[in-house]
Formats: sequence, C-alpha cells, structure tokens
Amino acid sequence: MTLWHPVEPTVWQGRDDSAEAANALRVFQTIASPGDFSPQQYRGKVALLGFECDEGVKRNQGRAGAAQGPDVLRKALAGMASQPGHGQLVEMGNIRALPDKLEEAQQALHDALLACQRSRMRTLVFGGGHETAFAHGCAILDAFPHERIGIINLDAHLDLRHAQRASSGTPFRQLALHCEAQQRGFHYSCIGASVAANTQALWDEAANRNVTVIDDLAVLHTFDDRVMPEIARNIASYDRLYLTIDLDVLPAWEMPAVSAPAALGIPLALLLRIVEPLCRSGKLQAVDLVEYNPLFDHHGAGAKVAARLAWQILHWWRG
Ligand SMILES: N=CN[C@@H](CCC(=O)O)C(=O)O
Ligand SMILES: [Mn+2]
Ligand SMILES: [Mn+2]
Repeated sequence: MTLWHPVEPTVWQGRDDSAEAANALRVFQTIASPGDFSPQQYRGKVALLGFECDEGVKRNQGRAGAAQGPDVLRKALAGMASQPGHGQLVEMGNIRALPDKLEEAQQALHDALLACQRSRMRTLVFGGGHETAFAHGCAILDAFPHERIGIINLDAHLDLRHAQRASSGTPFRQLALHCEAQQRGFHYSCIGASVAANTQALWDEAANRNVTVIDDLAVLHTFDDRVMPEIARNIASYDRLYLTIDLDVLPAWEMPAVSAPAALGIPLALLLRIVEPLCRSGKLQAVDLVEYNPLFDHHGAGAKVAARLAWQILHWWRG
C-alpha cells in the first residue's frame, strides 16, 4: 500500500492533566497509535484514517486545500476530553493522493478500509473532498456483499454528477453504478441539499435513482415530521448504515472552511439530533467527515465544529 503514511507524532498532542487524576485524560492520551497498518489486532474498535486528497475538489472546480484537512482535524480532536470508552479509537494513518492520481488514491483508500472492515473494525475517515465517499462506500458494499446498506449523506449537495472523470461531485452516482454492477439496491438518502445549490439536472438524477432527499428548508421547518422518521426508516430497513457528512451542510457561520460554504445550512445542534440515533442504532458501520479545508478556516473555529461532531460520533458510537 504505497500511498499509506503514518501520522507524525506531533499530531496527537495536547494539554496534559494526568497529574491531577488518573482519569483526567484527553483523546491524544487514549487513542491507540500502532504506527503501522495492523487492523487485524483491533477487532471491534474504530479505525481512524485520513484521506489527503485535493484532486476531487480540483476536478470539481472547487477550492483546493482539503488534503491538509485530516491532520488539522486530528489536532482539534486531540485535546478534547477522553471519556470512558473512547479508547476504542485506533489511529490507522493517512492515504496520500499523488497529483492527478485520484482513482489510484481512491483504490488505496478502499483497500485500506476494506481490510479494516474485514477485521471487524468500524471505520471513521477524515477527508479529503467528497470523492472520499466513493472509496468508503465501495469498501462497505464490498465488505458486506449480501447485506442491504443504507447510505445517509448530510450535505448541501446531491453529488450525483454525471461527468467525464470522477470528482468530489460524482461519488453517489458512482456508488449507484457500483450497486448496479453488483445487482443490488442503491439506498441513498441525502439530507440538507439546497435547491439553490443543485441544478435541475441533479434533482432529476436523484428522482430517477429513487433517492430520498430532504432539502435544507424542509430540515429546518419540518424536522420532527420529515427528518426523524427518515432516520428511523433507515435504521429499520437496512442491515448496516454508512453515514457520510459533507461539512458544507453546516451554515457558513459555523463552517467557513469548505470549498462551497452554505448560506443557510443545518446548524451543528440540529445535525447532532440526526447523528445520535444513527450512532446508537447498532447498525452504523462507517462514518466520514469530508470537505474540511483549513486554508479557509477562521482561527480554527471550523476545525472545532468538525472535531466536536467527530467527538460526539465517537462518544455515541461506543460498542
Ligand atoms: N462535493 C461537492 N460538491 C458540490 C460543489 C458545488 C460548488 O462548488 O459550488 C457540487 O458538485 O455540487
Ligand atoms: Mn457539499
Ligand atoms: Mn458533498
């Protein structure tokens, strides 16, 4: 796996309160960091992988910088309090894309995630752009070939583009084609999509592929009537769930650090109401946080928001 790199030791650092009490710990002190890629030793735990990739966003005419996202998000998570059960997190390193080599990088990420899933780990990925989801989604589908997989995307965009080349705008159409090739259902729900940010061609593609979409205004105005039942339906209907969170689903005032910030967006507090039942369902197999771009952050505020989201996922996802 030549694109794989270990994470620098300087990344997992933070304030050390351990002299105060044995349980005064932060995430950097409880994460397991084997320093190599060895998922077989960590059955039942959560593998953290980073995808250092700008190529998907570049091909999608976006603002580059997401390749630097994984380590910045790790640093923001490192100093948060480690509660009982957080020791389930295992550092599994980064896949680093080479310039213009998107497909090779996606293949390497897929292979690493498939190895983790086959070792019965759950997987948490920090992107990279949303091209991360093609690799992660395929890994889950390939790890569980006889199961029904529900894909839930929290995103301002449908990401169903039909383009000459793969990009951060194409992952769910690619996953639909992957499901077709495997003669299995494509079960995709997109929550938070903006009517103002997706062309009619994309809404038509969503309708043709029977995608369940709850747009941003519907999320904000009819949360209990529309969103919570859709989450419950996913939990009841599928064997396993894959949750992918494009951080541009958040409003620009909470998350400026993305390629395409949202004017309206779904605030963190409301997003957490969606995420909690999924994490507690016992069916959540994989999660990613994508599109974080530190070059556009404001004093690290976006990193804090993303890290809190990751922290809550870790907290509610305790096995
Ligand atoms: N993953 C990203 N997707 C958006 C980007 C939109 C934009 O750059 O304005 C999309 O392709 O629709
Ligand atoms: Mn998006
Ligand atoms: Mn997206």
